[in-house]
Amino acid sequence: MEQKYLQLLAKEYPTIQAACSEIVNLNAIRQLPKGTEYFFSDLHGEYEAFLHLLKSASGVIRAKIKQIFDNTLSEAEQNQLANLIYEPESVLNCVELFGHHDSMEDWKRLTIYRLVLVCKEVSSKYTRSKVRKKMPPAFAYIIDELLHVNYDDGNKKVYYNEIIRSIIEIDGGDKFIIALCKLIQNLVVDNLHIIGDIFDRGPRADIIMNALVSFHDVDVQWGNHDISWMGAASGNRALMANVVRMAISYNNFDVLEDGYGINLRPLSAFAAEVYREDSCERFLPHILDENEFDTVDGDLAAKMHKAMAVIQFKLEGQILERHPEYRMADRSLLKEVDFGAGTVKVDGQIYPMLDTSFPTVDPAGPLKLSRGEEDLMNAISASFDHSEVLHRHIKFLYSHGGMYKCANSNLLYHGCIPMTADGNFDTIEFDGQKYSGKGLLDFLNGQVRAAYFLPKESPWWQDASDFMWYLWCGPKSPLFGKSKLSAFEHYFIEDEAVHKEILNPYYKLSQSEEACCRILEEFGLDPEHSHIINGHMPVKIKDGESPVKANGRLFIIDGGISKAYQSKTGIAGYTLIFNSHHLALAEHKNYMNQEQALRRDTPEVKIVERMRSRLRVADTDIGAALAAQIEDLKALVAAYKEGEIKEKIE
Ligand SMILES: O=P(O)(O)OC[C@H]1O[C@](O)(COP(=O)(O)O)[C@@H](O)[C@@H]1O
Ligand SMILES: [Mn+2]
Repeated sequence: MEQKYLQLLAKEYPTIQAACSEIVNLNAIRQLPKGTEYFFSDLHGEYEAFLHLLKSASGVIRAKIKQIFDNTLSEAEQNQLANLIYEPESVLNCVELFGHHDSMEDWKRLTIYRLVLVCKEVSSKYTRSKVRKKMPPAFAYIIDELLHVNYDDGNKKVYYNEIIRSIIEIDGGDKFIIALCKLIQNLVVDNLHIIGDIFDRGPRADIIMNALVSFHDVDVQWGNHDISWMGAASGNRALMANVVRMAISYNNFDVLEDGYGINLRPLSAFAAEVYREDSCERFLPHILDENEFDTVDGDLAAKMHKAMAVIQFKLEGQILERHPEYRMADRSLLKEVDFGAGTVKVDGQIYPMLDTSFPTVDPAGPLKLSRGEEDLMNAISASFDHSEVLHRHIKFLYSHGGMYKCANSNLLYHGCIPMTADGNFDTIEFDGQKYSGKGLLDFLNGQVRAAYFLPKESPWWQDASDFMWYLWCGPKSPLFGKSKLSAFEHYFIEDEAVHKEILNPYYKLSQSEEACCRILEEFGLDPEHSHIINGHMPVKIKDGESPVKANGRLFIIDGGISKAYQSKTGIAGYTLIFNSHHLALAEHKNYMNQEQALRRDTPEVKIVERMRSRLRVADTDIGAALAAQIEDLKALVAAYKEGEIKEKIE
């Protein structure tokens, strides 16, 4: 086996010389400082805020500019340079329109010079070859030259001035400026981790997904909302109803129609007809964002919302009939409604209902879809099936995602590791086999993949697809972590006590360092130097809550990028930044207008842990992989020397 492997390796490194220079190269890379990782969670469709955080590296680019130019540029000039880096195309357009044309060339020359300085700073910790690979090929040679120039060397000065002059002469220099800005953006964020919940509540998750798909290095830990979309795309109709219902409830028509091409015409026709006498006032959407392309009036939206909710409750009831093993029969609430009395029984208690109009429900068989509902779901299901963009995004979530990830001594997952009140890992049983802790998450990874990739004719597909719904809202789902999802209660019952969703014991237990250490060990990480990073629970800063828990072992970074949650948290989200020096939390402020938006670039940055010495690539997962490659190459050199493998000298 080893001989075979070495033979293969010999194809890439045909001589001792070639293998040895790669060893030198890999050793050198291991000595470089570790790249900077960025962690975000709970983006919830807020594409404007997220794209800005990504382009500005959550304030890090602005901070670098300050560091380089504080003595030479005014605050306003520093802001302008930062804005140019974030939005080069639109800033250049404004400059062309409003700038003084006779001084334009000077402005561009100066700008290129400043951008090169920023680029030098942000590329300093990478190898020349890594930086070069990130450059657009057309400009790679020139940028490389400019980055490595000593501007005090008089001999070269003329040469470099000439390069810049001719760049500007050829096409005005715009393309070059744009290339430099994008390179800076790209270099500042080495990897991106998204700890779940890209979808729902905010306007355009599809735009966020497009940005992630084209990002150079990103992984996603699935959140309950992502799973719900993945399940919908896999063909689960209850989840299709769920995502459509949630989108309508936040007035997010654009993501459905313009983003994913889900045709809502059958739904609007159905709802307008079936609920024409019903004001559906419990179903008026929250309006946080206006739709650009598809504006639907509030009354009709409420009818569509209710139509979808009723279908969802029926389809969920059907899943529960198929799966007594979920032990959620009490969640089939349509079956608990007394349609004559207008009441519903929840947890053994009878409550009056706030809305008793159910024109499509047959009290004798409340879970059965009416003929119209059946036709409607056929149409919606065809839209989900046929959406090319949706499937591109979902496949990306599969290829770049998972239930959890261990990355450089951090354990990332969205919700929780299900636990029992006495502090043990809770178990879920499948086919007589019990799973808990890491084993459970590994097993679920396979189930999630089965739901999408098994053909629908497979005898296992239905169960796998139903299980996606369990992961969305089941009491032992690591993505959900709550006793129940009380959407039904919110719509129909006034008494708030029955709305309460009880958190999995994990959330209390994980406040203690001891429990976090146990979880880290379960996942094979050294508890002394590792952290857990979660999303899912909005951290209510304004009530004095902290995102740093368990003596610094656990970070919960759902700070409310989602507008719907900013009034709860009091801020507009967190970015966790892990560079070679420290782990830091950038706390973003709410911004309501353009002027305030500028302040997004100066988040409050709190260093939460300083590294004892500067971390190098050698200290990371990639460093470990490089060390293994070095060992392999050494074995190859030995095989060459001992004549086991012959060098191929041309
Ligand atoms: O506030 P909304 O959007 O109506 O949704 C409330 C529901 O969302 C949930 O919080 C789940 O969403 P999160 O994963 O974003 O917390 C449920 O627990 C809750 O019932
Ligand atoms: Mn969540």
